[in-house]
Amino acid sequence: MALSGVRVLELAGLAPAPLCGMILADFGAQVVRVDRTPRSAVSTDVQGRGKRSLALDLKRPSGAAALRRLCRGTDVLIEPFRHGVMEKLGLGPEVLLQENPRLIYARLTGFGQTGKYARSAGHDINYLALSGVLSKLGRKDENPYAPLNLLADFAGGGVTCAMGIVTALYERTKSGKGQIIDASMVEGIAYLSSFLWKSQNLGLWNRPRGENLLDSGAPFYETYKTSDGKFMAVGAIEPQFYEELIKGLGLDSGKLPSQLSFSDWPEMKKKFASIFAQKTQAEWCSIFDGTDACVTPVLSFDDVASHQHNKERSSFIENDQEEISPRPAPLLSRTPAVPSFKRDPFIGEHTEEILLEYGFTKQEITKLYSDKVIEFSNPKANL
Ligand SMILES: C[C@H](CCC[C@@H](C)[C@H]1CC[C@H]2[C@@H]3[C@H](O)C[C@@H]4C[C@H](O)CC[C@]4(C)[C@H]3C[C@H](O)[C@]12C)C(=O)SCCNC(=O)CCNC(=O)[C@H](O)C(C)(C)COP(=O)(O)OP(=O)(O)OC[C@H]1O[C@@H](n2cnc3c(N)ncnc32)[C@H](O)[C@@H]1OP(=O)(O)O
Repeated sequence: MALSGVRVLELAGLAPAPLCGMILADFGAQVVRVDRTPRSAVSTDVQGRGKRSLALDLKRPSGAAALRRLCRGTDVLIEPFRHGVMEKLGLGPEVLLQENPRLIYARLTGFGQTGKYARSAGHDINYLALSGVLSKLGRKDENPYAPLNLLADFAGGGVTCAMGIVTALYERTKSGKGQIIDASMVEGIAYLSSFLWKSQNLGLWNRPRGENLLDSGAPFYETYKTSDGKFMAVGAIEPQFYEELIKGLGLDSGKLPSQLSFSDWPEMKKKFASIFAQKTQAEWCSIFDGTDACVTPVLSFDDVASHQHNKERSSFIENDQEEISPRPAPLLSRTPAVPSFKRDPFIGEHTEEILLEYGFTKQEITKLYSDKVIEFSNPKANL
């Protein structure tokens, strides 16, 4: 796999850092999740695929010293705390990079390492708000609306940080040097929205929220309810595709206002909605599948893996526990990701084997254990 041989330490965090670690593990890196001890409960990390768990108390000097030692033998550290936490533990980048100049120290936070909010708590919706992007999301006359925690946590956070890590790993092949990655989710999501900034001059966003081309203003870029309570997604932007949409709906374009007549959009939406409401989702699929009308079913999580297209590409996978989840993307032709099919690790499940691998002796491990700095988990006890 593309990242085989790359050693990663991921300090356990909430949603974004676990995704970042899972992406690296899916593409072959050896990812160790450093969990807290004493173990409060089961792990809340549902993105532990392909990782192993080491339970280590970083608040104890010998625990922090153990992490320093682990960092001397690793390529990447993913750190998900707000600014100042690692410094307080004596584990800031100056210390760790001095001990291992090849280390890539990835700091994945909401607000970044500097600036007014650097030490403030926050979550996806706050980062999205500060990036400016949240102001663009939502329907007409409604409050801005965050699409789950997909944008800041995962796109602007986990994925962007993974890109930073892979870029730094590549650069290190030339310089031999590591570096610090300051991955702010506010900036990650702002960067992802470059298209919105750059397309302002095209007049795409001149109207209030929810009245523009791609923000649910246009009748041809919308979702519509079907007679069985499901939905169809319509994305017929280009005139030739719009024409196919009109045909599939049984309308005559000669008798309709022009596609880009903004003032007619609300009425056209009502017309399309009443037509879509007359057939089931399956009936609309049989009309639109195989056309260029850009009309697709809105699939539920129950239906998505068995949809013919997704099945043909094996886009979803099932692990040993019969849990279905998306296959890693993108597909690399020679060295594709090979996701683990095993269950996620229990906290502390691999503590001993990891420490041995990183050069700790049995005696050192016993001492850390008796001092309650590390913890082991017996998988059978968790079943
Ligand atoms: C919208 C999302 C958030 C979604 C989260 C949900 C997925 C989950 C939230 C609640 C979960 C549920 C809940 O737990 C109850 C159930 C539990 C059950 O087990 C499972 C089911 C549950 C229903 C469970 C289900 C789900 O998991 C939940 C629903 C986001 O936006 S996530 C993005 C958040 N932002 C960031 O990551 C940006 C950077 N980080 C931060 O800004 C802060 O970390 C944050 C997130 C604000 C949290 O602040 P906090 O004060 O808590 O932490 P920090 O200031 O960063 O400091 C960390 C402290 O911990 C110490 N520490 C760390 N590691 C260790 C260690 N190994 N040993 C010892 N100590 C450690 C560290 O030293 C810091 O200590 P101090 O505070 O003393 O300095």
